[in-house]
Amino acid sequence: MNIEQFNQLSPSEAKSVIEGCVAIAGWQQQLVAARPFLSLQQAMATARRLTEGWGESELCLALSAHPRIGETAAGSMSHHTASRAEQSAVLSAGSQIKQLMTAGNRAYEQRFGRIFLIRAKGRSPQEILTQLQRRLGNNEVAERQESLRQLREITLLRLQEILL
Ligand SMILES: NC(=O)NC1=NC(=O)NC1=O
Repeated sequence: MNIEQFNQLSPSEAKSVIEGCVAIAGWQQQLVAARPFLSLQQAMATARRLTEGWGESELCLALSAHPRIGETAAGSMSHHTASRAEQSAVLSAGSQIKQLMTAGNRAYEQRFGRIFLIRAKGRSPQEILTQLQRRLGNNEVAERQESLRQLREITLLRLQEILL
C-alpha cells in the first residue's frame, strides 16, 4: 500500500499491517502513532530513528519471531512469510552448506546464548556462512551491536516492502 493509504488506516489496522516487520510492540505502536507521514521517505526515516534505542531486551523480543538461518518458518503469519522469502536462497542451498550452517548456528547459540541473526535478503548462502563464522569471533558487546544492526536492516526492508 502507499503512504496515503497507510495514513488513513485506523491505529489497529495500521498495527496489523506493520507488526510482521519486527516483534517489538513499542516500535509498532510508536510508528503507528507517528502518522500521518508526508512521504515514504519520512516514514522510513522515522522508522529508522525509532530503532535507535534498541538494546538487549528488544533483540531478545525480536528473536522470538525469527527462525534460525536455514530453518523454514512454519506458519502463515506475515513474519513467517517474510522469513521464508528472505531465506529462499539459503533454504534451497546444497546439503554441505546447510550442514555447516547448522553447526555454525549451534556454535553461535552456545557462545552467545541467542540465535544468529543476519539480514539474509540479497545474500548468498556462502556469504551468510562466511559472516556467521566471522561473527563467532566477536566479543559479546560487538556481537550485540552487529545483531541489532541486522535486525534494523531486516525490519526496514520489510517495512519498505509493505509501504512501496
Ligand atoms: N536468524 C535469521 O537471521 N533469520 C532471518 N534473517 C532474515 O533476513 N530473515 C529471517 O528470518
